[in-house]
Formats: sequence, C-alpha cells, structure tokens
Amino acid sequence: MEMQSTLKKYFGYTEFRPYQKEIIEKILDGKDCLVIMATGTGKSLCYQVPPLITGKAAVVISPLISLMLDQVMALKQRGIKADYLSSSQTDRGVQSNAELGHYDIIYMTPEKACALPTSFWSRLLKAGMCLLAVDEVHCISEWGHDFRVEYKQLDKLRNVLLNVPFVGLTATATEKVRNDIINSLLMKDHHVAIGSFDRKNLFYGVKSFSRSSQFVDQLVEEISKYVDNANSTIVYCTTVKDTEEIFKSLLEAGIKAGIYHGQMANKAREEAHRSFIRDEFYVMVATVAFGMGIDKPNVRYVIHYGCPKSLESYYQESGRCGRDGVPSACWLYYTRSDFAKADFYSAEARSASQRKAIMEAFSAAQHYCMLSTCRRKYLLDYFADEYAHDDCGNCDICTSSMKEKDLSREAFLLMACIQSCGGRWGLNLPIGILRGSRSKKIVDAQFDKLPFHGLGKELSANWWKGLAYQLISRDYLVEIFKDMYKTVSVSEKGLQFLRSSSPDHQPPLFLLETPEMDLDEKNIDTPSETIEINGLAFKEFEGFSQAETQLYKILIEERIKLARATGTAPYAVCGDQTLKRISLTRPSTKARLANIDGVNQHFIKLYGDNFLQSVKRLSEACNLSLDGDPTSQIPVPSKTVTVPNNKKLTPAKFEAWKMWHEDGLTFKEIANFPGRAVAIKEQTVLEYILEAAREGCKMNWTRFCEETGLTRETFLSIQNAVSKVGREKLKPIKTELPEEVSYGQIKAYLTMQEAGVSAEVFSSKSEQSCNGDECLTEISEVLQNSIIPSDMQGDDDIVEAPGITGINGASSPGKTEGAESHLLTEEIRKEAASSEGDFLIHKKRQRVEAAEGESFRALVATEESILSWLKNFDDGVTLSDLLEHFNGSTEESLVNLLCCLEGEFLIYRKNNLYKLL
Ligand SMILES: Nc1ncnc2c1ncn2[C@@H]1O[C@H](COP(=O)(O)OP(=O)(O)OP(=O)(O)O)[C@@H](O)[C@H]1O
Repeated sequence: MEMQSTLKKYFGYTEFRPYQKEIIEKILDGKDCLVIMATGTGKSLCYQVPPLITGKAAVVISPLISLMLDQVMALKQRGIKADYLSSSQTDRGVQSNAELGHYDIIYMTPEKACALPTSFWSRLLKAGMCLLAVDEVHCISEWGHDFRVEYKQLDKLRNVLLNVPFVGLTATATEKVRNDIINSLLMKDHHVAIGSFDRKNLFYGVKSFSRSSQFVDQLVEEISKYVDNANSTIVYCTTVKDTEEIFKSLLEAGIKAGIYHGQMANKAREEAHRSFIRDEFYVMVATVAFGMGIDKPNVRYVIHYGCPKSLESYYQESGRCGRDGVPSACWLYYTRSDFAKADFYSAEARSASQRKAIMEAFSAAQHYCMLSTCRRKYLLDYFADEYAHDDCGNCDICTSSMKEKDLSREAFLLMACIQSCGGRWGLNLPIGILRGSRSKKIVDAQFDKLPFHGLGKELSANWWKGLAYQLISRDYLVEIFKDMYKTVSVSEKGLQFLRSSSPDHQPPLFLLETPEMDLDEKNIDTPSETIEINGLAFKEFEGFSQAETQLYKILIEERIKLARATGTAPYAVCGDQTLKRISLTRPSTKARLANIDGVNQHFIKLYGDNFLQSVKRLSEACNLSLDGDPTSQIPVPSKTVTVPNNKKLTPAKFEAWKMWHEDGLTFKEIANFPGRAVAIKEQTVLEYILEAAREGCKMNWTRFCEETGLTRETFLSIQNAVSKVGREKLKPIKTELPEEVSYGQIKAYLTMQEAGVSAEVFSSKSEQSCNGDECLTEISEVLQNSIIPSDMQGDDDIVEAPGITGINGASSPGKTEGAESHLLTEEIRKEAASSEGDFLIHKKRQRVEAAEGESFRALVATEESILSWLKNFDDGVTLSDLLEHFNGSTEESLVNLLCCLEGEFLIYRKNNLYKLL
C-alpha cells in the first residue's frame, strides 16, 4: 500500500510497470538485485522509490554527468530531494548535505564514489542509506559494449557499505556480462530480474539510401512534418561529416535543430543537450556520443543515417525513442558502402578475440539491414530474448506487401557454388563465379571451370547478396568468423536441400525478393522509394476533437513557458501523455487534476493553480466544456494488441478465447455453442484457451483455475512433480501425481508457469473471492440484500431479469422459482465470472457491512473521519459506500471534503473508487 501511494504521490502514476514492484520489495528486504530490463521500461524507479519509503538515502552511480543532471532535474520537479557529486565539482555543499542526510537520492560518478573518504560513507550510513545502485552496470564488464575501467573499482565499496543492498541496472547484458557484474560487485544471494527486451511501442524499419544531396533534402522534408506537433527526433550519424551536413540542411530548410558530436567542446555539447531536452529545438543531429542515458520521454523518431557498428549500440540508441510508451518509430538508412567499415571498427581492437567480437557485432548489424524476416524477432533473438512470433506486425517487413517467390533455382545455384568452393570463402567469391567474373582469385583457383560459372550473370551482385542473407537467416547457410575474415558455408539444412535437388529440379523454396535485391549495379545507391519515416499505424490525435487537439497544442506552449520560468525541462513539468489527458478531461478543480494519471503532488503544489486557470481560459476559448469524462482514454495503439495480428492463433481458437474471456461463457457452453456445426470436447476448448494464453491473449487465471478445478494444492503438487521430472513430457508428470489430477490441469499449470503466473493467484483469489457454489450463493445474497451500489451494477441484465426486479424489496432471488431462479444464478455466475474485479467488490461489500455494524448513529463526515474509515479498505470504496456510512452528511458536503482530500494527495480516485494514499 505504501509503495502504491508513494508512486502516485511522487510520480503521479497509479500502476507499477512489470517487475518494478517485486524489485522494490527485494531491495526493501535488503537483497542485492541485478536488474536487466529494456531501455525506457522504468528501471530508475526501482531505486527511486525505496528512499521515499524508508526515509534513507539512495546512492546512485551513474557514468555521465549529463545523465545525472537530467535525473536530478526531473526528481526535483517531483518534490524529491536529489543532487549529484562528481570529481569536477568544487562546491563542497552537496557532500556535506549528503553526510547530514539531507537527500533522498545522491548521484555520483564511479570515480567520485571510489575517491570519497571512508568517513563520508560512515556519516552517510549513520544518517541512513537504503541502497547503492549502479546504473548502466554493463560498463563494469570488459565483455560489455561500453567498458569503463572506473566501474571495476566499485567492489571496494562493499567493505565500507556493509549490509547495504547493491542494485545493478542495465538494458543490455549477455549472460557473460551478467556473470561478470555479479562477480565484480561481489553479489551474494542476489535477486535477478530479467525483463523482456521487446519495446512494443517501437516500429522498426530499414531502407537503403544514397549519399546524395537529393536524399538529404528528402530526409529533411520528411523530418519537418513531425516537428510541428512538438515531436522530437534524433538523427544518429556514423561520422561527424554526415552530422554537419544534415544539420546544415535542416537549418537551411528553416528547421531549428541541434548538433552533438565528439569533436565539439564540452560546453557546446552540454548546451546542445540542455536545449534539446528543454524543447528549444525538436531535432538533434548527433553521433553516437549522444547516446546513453538520454531520457527525453517524447522522442518520437530515431533515425540512423548509416549502419551502426553493432546491434547493441543500435538497441541503445533506438531505445531513446518512445520512452513514454507512446508509439514511435526507429528508421535505419544504410548504404552498401557502410558495410566496408569493418576494418575501421576493428582497428579499435586490442586483441584478436576483441577484433573477432567487433566483427561479429558489425556483421549482426549488417544482417539486420538485409533482413527479409521480422526485424523485432531478429533483434530479440539476438539478445537471447526469444520472440515467440514470426510476425510482429510492427516493423517494415511485417507490414509490407512484399510477396514471397519460389527462388529454389537461384538458391540451388548459390548453395551448390558455395559447396563446390569448399565453404572456405566469403560471399564475394561464389557470387563472382555465378556472375562469370574472371578475377585473378577465381582464375588461379580454377573456379572459372566450375559448371556454375556465369550461370547467374543476369542478376546483380546485390541481388545475390540479398538472397545469401536470407539463406543465412533461414539457416541454409552459416557464417563463421575467422579472425578478420568471415566465411560462408552450407549448413546441414542447406545440404539436405542440395541432396533433394538436381540441376533441373529443386524442391520449392519460397523467399522474398526485397527492394534491395531489385537494385542493379548501376542503381546501387539510388533510394528504392521515397522516404516515409512515419511507419506508425497510430494516429497521434485519434479520439481528439479538433478543439481538443488545439487545446493540447496551446497547453504544450504553456508548459514550455512554465518550464522556462522554473528553469527546467517541459517534460519534467509533466509528460505529453498527462497533458493529453488534461486536454481531454479539462479539470476544473485540484481534486480532478490530482486524479489524472501522471499528475503528482508536487505538480499540484507548484503548478496546480496556474494550470487550472490556463485550462479554464483556453477551454472557453476553444469552446470546450470543463470536467469532461474522467475515464476518457488516450487511444491505445492497436499495434500493441497481439491477438488480431496473431497469425498463429486460428480463428476457432481466437473465437473460443473470446467467448470465454469476453462473453464469460464456460468451457461447456463454448463446446456446445448452438452456432457450432459439430460440438467439440470441453478439453479441446480448454486447450484452445491455453494456446490463446501462450500467444499473449489476456487471461483471468483465477477464473480459469476455478473452472478447471485447479486448486492451490494441486498447483503446488504439479510444481513439485515438474521440479522432479522436468516439463518436457506430460506422461512422467502425470505419473508423479495422484490419479485425480488431469492432463488439462497439468497443461494449465505449464502454461501459467510460462506466463509467469505463480501460486499467488490462489492466495489473492482466496482472499478476494470464494469458490464455486459457495461464491454464487454469497453473491446472490449480496444482491438479495441489494447492497451493491447502483454505480457498480452497470446496466446489465441482472437488474432487468424476471423475478429480480424485486431485489430491492418485495421479491428476492430466493423466492423466484424454477427457470427464473436458474436464469438468475446463471446470470450471476456469468457476471461473477466476467472479472476478478467483481470479487473485489464483493469482499469490499462484506467489509463495508462489517464496518457498518459498528455504529447505528448518524455519522457526519470530517476529513479525519473519512481518512480513518478509508484505512479499512485497501481496495477502495465508492461514493455510495461513503454516503451509506456517513449517513449524517449530505452528498454535497461529502463530495467537497473528498475533493479537498484528493487535492491534498491524501486520497485518490480511480475507477470511481476512493482509496487512501
Ligand atoms: N510505473 C510507471 N508508470 C508510468 N510511467 C513510468 C513508470 N515507471 C517509469 N515510468 C516512466 O518511463 C520512462 C522511462 O523510465 P526510466 O528512465 O526509468 O527507464 P530506464 O529503464 O532506466 O531506461 P534506460 O535504460 O534507457 O535508461 C520515464 O519517463 C519514467 O517516468
């Protein structure tokens, strides 16, 4: 509860993102934690919440001063006491204040942390220290992509900070790097949280381009379209020269932009960074020097102008995009000449193994450019975060209309040629042979005598390379790195294909003819189509009227003014999404403003009056009424909904899931559904639903377990059996278990385990709900006593059904007869089954009743009495509950008191439930 209220009070959010809560709990238990979560998924919050709960400081090691400055600025805007210490700082004030326990969070560079005297740490410990967080902890490992030698010294702090949990956080760490981190930070009995690398809101796209002024002009024109809505863009270039060229073109086109690269003086770079995050311009053209830790939440486009040197750096840089969770696009433009930079990058290597690692990393980036299969899948598989789908529906490949073609003859020629050359060469040699080249290498090795020589000359080298990359990504060919060189050979799968082929006949092999393959040699550097960087299926102002869009745009300006007046960044005042919610709901009171997701207590204190005045004035000007529907939702991008895009789920399976999940039907009802030509088995329905769950469809596991009869005890005994015999085969698991445990229950357990659902689902259920018939009876009773407040009942059939009209008085379900009675229980059961939320209501009702029983006197509400009564209800209460309890108060006076409490952040309202903060 305290965690939840801290989240709303300081950050304005009402829900934790995945993993955050469990990590915070572990830290509060004093455990070391290693947190590996995708960029922009909210790692920082994991170390920012514990000091606010414990009242003890958190020390955060961070690699860059600019990053620390941004974090400190944003935290101050949330009313959190934060500052930073670095070796270049001359002011001793921060250090002494830290020693006196004046901060919630103190950032410092690793150098500074190691240079601080033991006396500093002793004083800090005395004042209270709850954790030491090491941000971007992959820098500790030589195997990581940003090794920083100073990070290696951090283990020294272990001897000084006894019993302080160490928390390492990073977005990218292979297993090798993870082990290195654990050893370097001397972590013991630590908790590891590994989130998915998938950034669902990001669209990935790649195109080839030519380095011509014509292309740059097109790019600039495209970028200019997105600047209008205050959407930020970062253009990453591989060289300083490109950076300068694009920057100049943007300025010439009248677009305000910034530039950032390693050859600029520190001060100029800091200024550029500062201006970008403060929305003084919306386009930043930079080299990769502008990468790690840029946390501007509303960057909508990240464009790579040139192939990056590795997928790790591509993931980091593209990760700057869409950090507020809003759909955003990452486009990568490459030229073939980029691929010749392997030597340049590997020149940085200090050893043969490092050189090999650099080559491999660069090759993976090249592959990414040349893919003909889902880009998201390739990226996630690369980071060992296997993506279960072949089609993400949110990258250029999955959304393109490219058609597969039978390229079996060409694939045969290429593979046969590679095999005939002994699989000892790169791609250029076999392609040269097919294209009839008589280069010295080919002639000396007598490869010009091979029967394939010249058989593929009508196709460009580019075309053949495109084909080869597809064969590699589909495992017909394999690439092997040997020191500075890579060779390509035929895999077992490719050999099988060759064995079943002859020069005249090959089994069909359907592959894509990508746009790059279409380019012939003369046109190699001509862009295949006009640029279109958007690629988002999402319309930014979907669901907004014209007037609301206008209001939003004016509020953006107001936010900039407020931020300038307080010397901070506009996003630190409040995020774009919060501003959109304000534009849609147009609150007239602090209470209403406080209830908007993303609005925190400090915001209300600092800007509440100002914002409310602006909203009132501007709404009037835009002819919009105040206090719109607080449930107005900003449209969720359809691309993140997995189900409709999911090609793996057949219509029958999807339909079964929908009937169960959305219509509340039982397995039996679905199996015998009247519209079905032939009834199917209940077991089949169960399997369909489990498959839907595995494919990412939403599940109410509590209800599912109830219907399958899977109890906590059975769940735990299956867990036990699986730990003994493994999860690969069902039979051995079944043999380990009592007779009555069904295969269906075992499958359900295995799917739940895959989905990360633990036995807790039962404890929460038993607390929140009751079982089977008992539950039905109890809910019936609740209805019978007519204590479900009308605002909770909704306008479903229950109230209207025959024999139920008397629920409030004359007749009751108990008194109805036969079919009517059955109808009622059926309806109730469906209602009960439709969501866990109803069980919550039921439980709350019971507690309301218990509390009611305490007094029969007319109770008049005061701020204090409301607060003290709300303490009884973790799940919150409705206004009707409050009115029932405080029966001596009028609705108006009660609402006024509630508004005051909301405005003071003592309570908050969500889904019409008032909860204590
Ligand atoms: N529970 C939450 N609800 C809504 N927004 C959140 C939540 N937690 C974090 N955020 C927001 O998500 C954004 C990204 O969070 P954060 O900076 O912590 O990401 P990160 O994982 O540290 O990323 P990186 O590795 O790139 O630094 C921030 O703007 C943050 O305020």
